[in-house]
Amino acid sequence: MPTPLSPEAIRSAPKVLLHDHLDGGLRPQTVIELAEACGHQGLPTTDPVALGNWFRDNANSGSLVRYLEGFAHTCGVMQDEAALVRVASEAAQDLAADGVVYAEVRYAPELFTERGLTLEQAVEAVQEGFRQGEAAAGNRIKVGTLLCAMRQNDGWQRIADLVVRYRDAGVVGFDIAGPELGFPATRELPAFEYLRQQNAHFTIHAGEADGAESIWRAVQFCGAERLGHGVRLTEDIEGDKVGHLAAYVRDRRIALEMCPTSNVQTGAVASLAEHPIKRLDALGFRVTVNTDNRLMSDCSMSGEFATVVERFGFGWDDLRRFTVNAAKAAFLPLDERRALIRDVVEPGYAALAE
Ligand SMILES: O=c1[nH]cnc2c1ncn2[C@@H]1O[C@H](CO)[C@@H](O)[C@H]1O
Ligand SMILES: [Zn+2]
Repeated sequence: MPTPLSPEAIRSAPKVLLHDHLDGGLRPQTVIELAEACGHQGLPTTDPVALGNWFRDNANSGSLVRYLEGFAHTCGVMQDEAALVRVASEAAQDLAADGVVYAEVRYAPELFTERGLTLEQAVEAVQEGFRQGEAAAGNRIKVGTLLCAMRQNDGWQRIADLVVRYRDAGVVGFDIAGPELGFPATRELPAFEYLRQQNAHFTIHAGEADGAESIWRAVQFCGAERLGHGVRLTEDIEGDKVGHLAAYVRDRRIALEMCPTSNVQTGAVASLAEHPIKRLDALGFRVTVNTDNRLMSDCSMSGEFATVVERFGFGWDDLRRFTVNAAKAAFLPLDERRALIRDVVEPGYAALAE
């Protein structure tokens, strides 16, 4: 008899998370304590429950640009090494407690330099925090880091340089984040050419606040190996007729890092019911399920799984497939991806589904 798909059973299942923002996943209580310690002004409230609700309501705007405004308060308290170590350590522990066995957590180092930290100090503090959190966590977890450049800012090459410099210290790849519309990924194409020449990995947020053309730029000009969200790839699909771009994405096994709750909040999809995850999965795309911002979306990895189970009727076999998809698309060496699937993911789901 399969184990019922209860929230506790989903939490116990081994999960792989590819798209989670460090500055979008703080505990509300931590935001309050760090704001107090560093003198960050303007938090809307100092009650943790009310603050959590404020972040969620603010993010529920239907617009990516409005959604991103809440990050002023999280980045505002992440401006010294002690704060970065704490936030990273808590993120690793919270993900482990939720049954995430491997996570790639991303952030933009340039957002942590307002009070004098260098980019290198920011990266090293976050790495220290992840190592501490992995060691302190009750369950086994491994955290890899993705460094983001911000689409609206210049200087992507500096961040690409950091990815290469810290590749043997746990930084596994690069991304661009921030407002998509009006800031094409091709704006600083040489950064991506450099990363490819360095044999480095990258994903790109695309197809969230802009359409298929943005995905086309990310894939065919920049060379993205995965797509953050990618929901608007559906503009290139009619029924089961898959256009040339979508066919390329599917044929090359370019993973779609879908974030159901966030995608509704930012207006990338009109409603959960209209989210294309089930359709794209059925068409054979490499679909994965992710959190994006656990604070702003008031969500967790097991909660996102429960949400799509409830909405679309997915079962254990589907959750296993999403997890294997994520493990295959992880920016880890092949032997580690194989071991993760063979030793952790497959036995975990087999025990739940039998
Ligand atoms: O869904 C998203 N789309 C685009 N950018 C995002 C999203 N979520 C967060 N960020 C942006 O990424 C930065 C680095 O972590 C965050 O500060 C936020 O501005
Ligand atoms: Zn994101």
